[in-house]
Amino acid sequence: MVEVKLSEHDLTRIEHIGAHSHIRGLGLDSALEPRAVSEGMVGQTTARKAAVVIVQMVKEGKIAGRAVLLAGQPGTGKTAIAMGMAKSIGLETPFAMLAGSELFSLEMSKTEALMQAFRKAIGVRIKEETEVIEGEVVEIQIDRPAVAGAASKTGKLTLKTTEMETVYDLGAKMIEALGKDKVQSGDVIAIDKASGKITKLGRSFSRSRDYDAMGPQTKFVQCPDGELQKRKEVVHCVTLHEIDVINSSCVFTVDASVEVPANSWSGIQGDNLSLLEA
Ligand SMILES: Nc1ncnc2c1ncn2[C@@H]1O[C@H](COP(=O)(O)OP(=O)(O)OP(=O)(O)O)[C@@H](O)[C@H]1O
Repeated sequence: MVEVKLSEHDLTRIEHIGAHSHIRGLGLDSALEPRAVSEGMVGQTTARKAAVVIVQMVKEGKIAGRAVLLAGQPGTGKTAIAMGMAKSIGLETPFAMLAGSELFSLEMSKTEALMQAFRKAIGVRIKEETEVIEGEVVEIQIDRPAVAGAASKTGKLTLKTTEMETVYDLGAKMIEALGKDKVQSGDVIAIDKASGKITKLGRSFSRSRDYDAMGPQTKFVQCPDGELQKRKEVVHCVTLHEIDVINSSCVFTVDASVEVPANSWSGIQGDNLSLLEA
């Protein structure tokens, strides 16, 4: 039997899929006029036209701290339009849904539930400078354990840029992460040195003729140049609620040996922090 554990983060995602998964925006043309059918939206042109006025005000920072009330009969598309607005502001815009009935059935005070919903709907961008290893995968070699069933696997990962090529030793966790992300030779990847997180940047242009057919999502990128290791600015988008969850499930200790750039995550926390699992 396979046991699947879902974190709170996964559950939020599942909430987003479902009744409104077809909504990808407000379905407007370049002159901000609503198209009859676009981005999952059908009809409701007057309401969508009104919604885009709010979206423009949000983008110009003219409606900060205010709220908009959409009124209408049940099932007429208020939530759909709100989601369309969130998507057209930016794909990373957090969107939180809360039904009135849910509020009464929750095992927490209504004030807390409302506060949580608001904090789920407020996102912050955290800029962080991290050390990454970025290159095109030349080869992934995984050693078979000598004894059948032995748990720990080892292997080697060869990465290259246009100027250099290096072989890295792989531990069991990295092998698992590479397998999970289906990383294969020809992929251009970035590995965060601190967390070991792998990001697939795309497939190298030099390997564009490997297959006759590609999926529509296949993105081609140039093989990186220069050093394999570089400092990069990465931007994480998290909601205030996610920060609350991290703060409540972890113990932070001050560690003088950890050097963290001023504009990093710890900038928000105010100190140089290292994270210990509770
Ligand atoms: N203009 C539209 N185009 C495409 N789908 C829509 C549109 N309007 C509503 N829908 C879909 O119809 C369903 C019902 O709409 P929605 O839940 O947004 O209504 P609502 O007004 O928020 O309802 P309630 O008042 O009960 O919360 C959803 O699946 C929504 O995605």
